[in-house]
Amino acid sequence: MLLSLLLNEEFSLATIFDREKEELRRKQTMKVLVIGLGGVTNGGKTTLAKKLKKVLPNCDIISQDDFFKPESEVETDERGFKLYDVLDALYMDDMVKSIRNWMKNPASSGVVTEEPQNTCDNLKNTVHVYILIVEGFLLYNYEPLNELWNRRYFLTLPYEECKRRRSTRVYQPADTPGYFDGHVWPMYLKYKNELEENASNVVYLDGTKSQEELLSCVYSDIIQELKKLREGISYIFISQNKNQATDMKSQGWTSLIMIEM
Ligand SMILES: Nc1ncnc2c1ncn2[C@@H]1O[C@H](COP(=O)(O)OP(=O)(O)O)[C@@H](O)[C@H]1O
Ligand SMILES: O=C(O)c1ccc[n+]([C@@H]2O[C@H](COP(=O)([O-])O)[C@@H](O)[C@H]2O)c1
Repeated sequence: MLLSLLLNEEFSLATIFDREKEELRRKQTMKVLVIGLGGVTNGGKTTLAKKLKKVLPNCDIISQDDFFKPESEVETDERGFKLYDVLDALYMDDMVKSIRNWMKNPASSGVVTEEPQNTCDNLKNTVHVYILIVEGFLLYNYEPLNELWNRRYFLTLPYEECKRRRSTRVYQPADTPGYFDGHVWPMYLKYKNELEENASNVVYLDGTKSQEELLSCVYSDIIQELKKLREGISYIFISQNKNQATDMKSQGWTSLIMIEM
């Protein structure tokens, strides 16, 4: 089969190598940064994510709120409270799939391609970095997600401020009397304790700070992450010609693959 493909003029070796080269180049020049923006209900996650999207290049948002199960599938406890603030109330597997799909093909998500950031002068080899912000109140207590984060933030609020903000918001279904104290806040404390015990590399943010201050702090931090990502990029050049390959190395390509034919 392979032999017949190779003998067929339309599938010449050159064509196959061209495709391989293009695919390799595409992978080499596309990087993704997955940012978790977790934290307490009404901590300002959605607000901050939307502001970041406006100022960061090639940025998309996935919201955990879009993965809540319908009311009929959410359990009710003996007090009559719908148990929305637990992992079981969410389609977490679907959320992981959405993130992984985005990671496989971020360029298809409709974001505009940024200006070339890292160009090897003679070859105009552009590195595209795509950023995904995942925002939600229960991000870090679900193991399959934990290997995906490049950076994690966690917004906190004191009890009084959280209760005040929550009381101004209408969910569907609306909070019933005693719901915040009886379910929402205790679940928040439980998951936050779990996180503090298990994870060290989380950046905690004080949600009572102004929106501008929070934006500026997280923005600068992400820019640092982008720099690190770009500095780690290497270049592979595939050639059949030794002299040409040596020349390419002197132009900044860090790896060479020689093909003998
Ligand atoms: N830094 C902030 N300071 C004061 N209020 C804020 C701040 N960020 C967001 N808010 C307000 O808090 C409420 C909840 O914000 P939202 O972004 O929807 O929170 P979350 O997505 O964490 O539930 C909204 O009324 C929003 O305007
Ligand atoms: O979106 C829903 O279907 C939904 C229905 C009922 C309640 N919620 C609440 O949504 C909260 C999490 O979202 P957020 O934006 O407040 O972080 C959580 O505390 C739930 O109690 C969400």
